[in-house]
Amino acid sequence: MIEFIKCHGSGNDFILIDERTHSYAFSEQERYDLSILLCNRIDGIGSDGILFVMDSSKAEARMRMFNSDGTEAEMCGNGLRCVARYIIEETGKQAVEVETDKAVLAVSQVEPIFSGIDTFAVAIEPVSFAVESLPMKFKASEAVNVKIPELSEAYTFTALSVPNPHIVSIVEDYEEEELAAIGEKANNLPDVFPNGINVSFIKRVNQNKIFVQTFERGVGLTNACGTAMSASALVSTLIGSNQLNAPIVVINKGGLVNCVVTKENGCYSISLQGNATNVYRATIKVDLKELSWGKVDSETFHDEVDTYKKLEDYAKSQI
Ligand SMILES: N[C@H](CCC[C@H](N)C(=O)O)C(=O)O
Repeated sequence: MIEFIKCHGSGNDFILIDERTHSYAFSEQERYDLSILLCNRIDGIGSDGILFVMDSSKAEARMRMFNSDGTEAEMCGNGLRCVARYIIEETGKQAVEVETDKAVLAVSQVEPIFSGIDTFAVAIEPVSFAVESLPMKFKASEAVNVKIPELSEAYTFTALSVPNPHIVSIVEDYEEEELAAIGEKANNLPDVFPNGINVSFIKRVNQNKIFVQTFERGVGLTNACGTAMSASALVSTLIGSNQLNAPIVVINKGGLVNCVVTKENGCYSISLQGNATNVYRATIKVDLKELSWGKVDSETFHDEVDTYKKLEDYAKSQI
């Protein structure tokens, strides 16, 4: 039996499995198999990824994030907000730390971003513009506002790791199919992006307000990508005219978040602030030999779902 919470950050949805309170102790192969089996939107639960909450010797808890294609990511901003909420509600602490693949990150509950929406802030860091940090094979040590001919003759991109790998482009207008095509191409270019890449388009809405859509490594087009929105907010202060140290509203297809970009001693950090909505909890039985599953029981959190819809509708009205 596996118990989980189906949750989302800005419509980027996850299956949250707490390994600490259950004796799951999944093997690496089982984590891969669970991601493929359960994230499948046709005959699985349907999700952009799985968040495994585990014990940590360095922080209150540890988060491991697997994409729907079974690959593990260094970081997941929307997912970390969901884990932050889970740990904050469990401990009663307003602020804790969560161990992720590359860093122990500060997370906390903050003022609601919208009426009735419990809101959580997570630190998105370390940030690096060194192409080797993605990794990305390029003719220079950084790729800021540059053409990547293998991808597109039309757009310029900025590459950064937060710490998962991103390229972002500020565009006037675009077709979703274009973003998907560039995303597919970029994730089939091992000579340029050996570990794959998240690809985002940024549209300027207003001062300190942008719209971001992302083709996610290991998933495809999603409603939102927290690390991508954070990376995009940062780039919008570099190449665009948005300000550091002030909330940048990032609208996405699944809602909106605030990103506050700071720079201290030459190092950037982004505070990603937004919802962490629990949609339902469920217990399923899973046969990892047969790679099959079946529902045992579930409970939907209707009030949360209804309240979030109001934020989603508001976000849509902002673009
Ligand atoms: N697809 C991403 C991981 C999930 C990131 C995204 N869901 C977020 O909220 O940051 C990657 O492979 O780097």
